[in-house]
Amino acid sequence: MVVGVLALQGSFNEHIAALKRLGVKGVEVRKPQQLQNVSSLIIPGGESTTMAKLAELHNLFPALREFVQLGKPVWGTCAGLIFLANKATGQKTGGQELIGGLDCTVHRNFFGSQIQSFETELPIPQIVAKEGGPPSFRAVFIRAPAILDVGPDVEVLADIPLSAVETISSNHAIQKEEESTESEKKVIVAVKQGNLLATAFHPELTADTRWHSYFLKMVPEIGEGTSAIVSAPTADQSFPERSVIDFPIYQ
Ligand SMILES: NC(=O)CC[C@H](N)C(=O)O
Repeated sequence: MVVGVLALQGSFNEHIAALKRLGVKGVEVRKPQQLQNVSSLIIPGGESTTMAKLAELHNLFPALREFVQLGKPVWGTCAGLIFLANKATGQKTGGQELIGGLDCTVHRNFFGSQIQSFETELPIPQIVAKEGGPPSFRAVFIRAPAILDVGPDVEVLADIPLSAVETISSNHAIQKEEESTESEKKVIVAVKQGNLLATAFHPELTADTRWHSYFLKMVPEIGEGTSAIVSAPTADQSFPERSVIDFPIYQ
């Protein structure tokens, strides 16, 4: 059983390493024909405009869209979420090509620029129900997008109150908060729609493999009953103490 990881740019090695910790082989996908050798796909974080250009160059978009439409499990993290969204705002002039399929509108760089990247504890009740472990997940947001609206078939797995985001006042998030009359304005940061999973943050950059385990359970050959997948961190396997400034810079 192998899981494909789109390896055009970004944190594909980190996803492959997380899969390995769960005893699953991740293979790099760069060409359309390589999608025929995998039954599921992870689209990593990185820079979605660069990834889109490389995907165009390799003529990957038709094969990626077919993969999604055939109902094969696909998980997009951060830039990967942007790739999967039906609609993206905050794009560069001229826009960028998307795979689509995920019925939502995503706003690129919602929380601000690279220096406004942050980490936060995110409650994840649906993931805990399946995977166990602590009630929240240490989520790493790097120039992250946020989901502004979702269609009726989309299940929201995590959202974040904007008050939890201690960033620079000029950024979009804080402006939106000021405009809001509600005291606890939230944006969506993780969703599931059928075969599609998407997170605005980077589970592959933590020691907690519950999101990978959750995704693997969406893969038919692995499925719900796989006991080989042990995911929740134990006390002595806690999150590495590092700051977002240690993470790679995605332009
Ligand atoms: N960490 C990330 O994947 C950042 C995504 C990036 N801001 C983009 O638009 O593509």
